[in-house]
Amino acid sequence: MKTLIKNGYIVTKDNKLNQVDIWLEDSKIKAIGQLEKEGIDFDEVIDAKAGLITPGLVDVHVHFREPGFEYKETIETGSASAAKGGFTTVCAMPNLNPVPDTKEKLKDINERIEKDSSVKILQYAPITKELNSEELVDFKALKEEKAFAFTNDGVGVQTAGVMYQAMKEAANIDMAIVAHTEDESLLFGGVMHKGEVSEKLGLPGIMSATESSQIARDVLLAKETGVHYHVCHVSTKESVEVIRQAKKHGVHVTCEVCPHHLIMKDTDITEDNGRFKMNPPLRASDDQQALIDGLLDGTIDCIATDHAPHSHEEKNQSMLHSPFGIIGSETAFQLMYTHFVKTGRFTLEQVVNWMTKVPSEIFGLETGTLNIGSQADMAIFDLQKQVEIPEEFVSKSNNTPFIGEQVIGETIYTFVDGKVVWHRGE
Ligand SMILES: NC(=O)N[C@@H](CC(=O)O)C(=O)O
Ligand SMILES: [Zn+2]
Ligand SMILES: [Zn+2]
Repeated sequence: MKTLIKNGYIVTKDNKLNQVDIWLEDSKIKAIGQLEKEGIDFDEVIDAKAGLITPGLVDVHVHFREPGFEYKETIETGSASAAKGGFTTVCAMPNLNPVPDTKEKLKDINERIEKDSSVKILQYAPITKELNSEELVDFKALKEEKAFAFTNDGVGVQTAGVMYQAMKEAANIDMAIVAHTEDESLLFGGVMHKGEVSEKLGLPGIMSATESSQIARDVLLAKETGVHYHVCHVSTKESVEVIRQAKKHGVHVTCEVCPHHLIMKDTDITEDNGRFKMNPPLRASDDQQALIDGLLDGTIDCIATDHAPHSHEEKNQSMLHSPFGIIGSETAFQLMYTHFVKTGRFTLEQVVNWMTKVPSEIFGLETGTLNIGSQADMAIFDLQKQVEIPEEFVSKSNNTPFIGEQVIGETIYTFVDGKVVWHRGE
């Protein structure tokens, strides 16, 4: 089957927009250029409507809740939500029930993925059994069952000794340790960033050191073990500085930042409502600036959503009782485009790279670029039309503080292996 995508634009290395057509054949990209006028006989022609064609977005941090919490999300709805956002490869966290801490349990998830997913899902395995910082999993066995990397996301690894052993095991088999960094002994029941706003709302605060002190511990252990250590959802200026220094000292450390931490800060929390509650919390404006600077100077490698669906009942209550987490797959690109590209703070090329090429490179994935001969994983975005973030999502959940915001950058098409997995209704 020969498909022509005509009338699209790609962003070049020097941030220019180039009009191109793309020829897809047998799930791969066959050619990129001025193809429409060549008189080739295509089976199908798709009009990109002068939209931006990017490599399929890559998200190394999502929660799809299956098995165990299917009322929040499933592999089917989570992958459809990712497809709507332009994502073609997503890496799913293991805070599930049961936790995929054995080969059998991981195999069960991989079979569900095979059956139900519309995008490529790479499943993480946990670092410890039941995510409880005690007994390590069998790293080799889980690697054999296609674990993407090892992480206890949702909780930090609480003891240095366990983290050290885990890093040694992972380094031995050339796999990454991906860390949600949170020292629970420094949590003191906090539900939002500790500062003036938490005081005003009378809510217990989470200090920045709860996150950054564990990163400091871990980069030293990563140096000791030589492991690839990736930090999830970096949120504080101290974390950025620790990672910057670690990189200078040759530690193999990479990290991600979430759109919500780049866009919002604790002063945007106008009331005690669970929709503003996520882990790590929205921080102060100097933290936000440090995250932006960190991306620009390469300390922060990539953007990931931490798509964390929860039900309306769970989120529609005080921050004291609501679970942590907001969804992100369907809004990530348009929020980044609207807040940073339209305002001239990041170039389009930077944002696209941080959501495609860089996450692929740091984890050695063969995705994230539009190359002739590579699998046709792509997205097309409408950069002209302004839309309002709706209350209804393709995701089962709608827990995001961005509902009602006007954004630009709607997904027109998403392709996985040359097949349309999302198409905007006209
Ligand atoms: N980010 C969150 O606030 N919540 C995540 C867990 C996590 O990413 O730490 C979840 O699983 O709901
Ligand atoms: Zn986390
Ligand atoms: Zn997470």
